[in-house]
Amino acid sequence: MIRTRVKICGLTRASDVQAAVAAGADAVGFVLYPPSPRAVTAEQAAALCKLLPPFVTAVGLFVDEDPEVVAAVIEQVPLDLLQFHGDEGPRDCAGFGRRWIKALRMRPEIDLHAERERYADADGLLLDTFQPGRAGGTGASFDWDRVPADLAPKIILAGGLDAGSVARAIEQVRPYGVDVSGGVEAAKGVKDAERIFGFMQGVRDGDKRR
Ligand SMILES: O=C(O)c1ccccc1NCC(=O)[C@H](O)[C@H](O)COP(=O)(O)O
Repeated sequence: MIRTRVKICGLTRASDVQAAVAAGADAVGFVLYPPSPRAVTAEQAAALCKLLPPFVTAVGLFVDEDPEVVAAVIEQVPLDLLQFHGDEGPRDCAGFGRRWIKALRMRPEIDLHAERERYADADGLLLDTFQPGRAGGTGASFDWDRVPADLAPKIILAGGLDAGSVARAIEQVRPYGVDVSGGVEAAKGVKDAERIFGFMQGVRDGDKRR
């Protein structure tokens, strides 16, 4: 049976990292974008990374950040993967010698096949909801019918997922992975362990149907 991989994003607390690991998340995301209510500093992210066992991927998330800042964070935080969530071009993303994924916000006019070609060197493409003026973490979903079936194996599906919707999303899209932030929270940046475990159960239910 194919297992959909899971990233829990926007973690700010040690107890939430421990809950995500205990629930079986494959990756945890740290938002290094100060305007976000889920933002952590490099120091905080470094401390949270220390809680991760060897097979859980630490993802650092940036939005149109100054390359010198990204480089400084990489020096301080043992990130396994970089997630670029702004308008970064492929050369901006590849310039750090680390594995990286590109978030694509699902603008009405987006051409996903063209974007796949543009970001051909990405280790994954994360499809997220587009809301004008919002970089991400909207808590809203987009029309999953917009995800071309031939792209799905490289796609991490994000945007408004929660325990009640993730199984249906997996069954419909059959993505490589899913990503969630708001749908497992009690408040912005404060995850709820029960919702995390419920989300992971929803993923397992979806995998039975994909
Ligand atoms: O989570 C944020 O606050 C955020 C802010 C700015 C850029 C990106 C952000 N999050 C990136 C993620 O990968 C989220 O998990 C993704 O946008 C989905 O969020 P949600 O719809 O709340 O599940």
